[in-house]
Amino acid sequence: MLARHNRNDTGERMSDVVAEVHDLGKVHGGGSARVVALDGVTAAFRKGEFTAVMGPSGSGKSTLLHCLAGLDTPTSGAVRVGGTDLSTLDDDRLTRLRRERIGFVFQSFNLVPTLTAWENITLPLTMGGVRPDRDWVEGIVAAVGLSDRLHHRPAELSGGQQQRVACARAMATRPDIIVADEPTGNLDTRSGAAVLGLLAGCARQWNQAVLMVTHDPMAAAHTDRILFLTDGRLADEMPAPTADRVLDRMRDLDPEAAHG
Ligand SMILES: Nc1ncnc2c1ncn2[C@@H]1O[C@H](COP(=O)(O)OP(=O)(O)OP(=O)(O)O)[C@@H](O)[C@H]1O
Repeated sequence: MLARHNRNDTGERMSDVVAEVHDLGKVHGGGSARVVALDGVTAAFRKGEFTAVMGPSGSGKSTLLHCLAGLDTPTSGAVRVGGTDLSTLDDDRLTRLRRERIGFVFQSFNLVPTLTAWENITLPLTMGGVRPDRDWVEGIVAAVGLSDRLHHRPAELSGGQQQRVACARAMATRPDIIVADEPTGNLDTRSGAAVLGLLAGCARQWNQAVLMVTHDPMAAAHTDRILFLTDGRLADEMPAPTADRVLDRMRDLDPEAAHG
């Protein structure tokens, strides 16, 4: 475990850090197909903080999120979640850590089509052999506004409702960190705003760390800070973002896209 009240080089309180990457590198492929996706990224993610990761296409955003969440293996550097270095875990322990400590929300919802909304939400618990804490799960269901949809299967739900089921599933185990890869990418503005409100609530009400990859300056404006990646490196960090400032920064980082 990270020591309570220990302070790192910059003096911040390490006790609030729930996940961190240190000098992270990731190379995909080899020979002429070799791609450096991440090149020395260091960042910490704290309780109660909603962080966006932005940057041009191919800058390494999804790779960062996947390495942090133990879905991909770094080539160099370290990933720690709850103080545990992921490289020290065998497959079983890594699977358990992912299930218990990390919640996932993907652009394409990734719900099990044959299960009802309730069964999808409680799946991380039932797979871990844990009986759902009914009060907690019902509280989540009420927060995401799905109480009257619990017996529906994903095909009987709108995209926005499916993503809210996915958010509730991500929250079911009370994870330390929720990672979301373009969670509003397939949603209309209204449904997207509802999902962003839920993710912000995870940070502000439930004190979880939330990390979201997005291309959308409006979505990023819901967060507490933005990490900007270019060419696999951390190019900038913006606290308390607004959509206008994000747009300006993105134009600076990716002038081609701005003119394209
Ligand atoms: N499995 C893989 N095999 C080979 N190259 C990969 C693989 N995954 C990602 N890459 C490459 O690594 C680089 C970073 O990809 P990544 O998906 O992390 O970027 P991104 O910033 O999330 O992009 P986008 O905004 O387009 O989703 C890209 O050049 C990509 O083509």
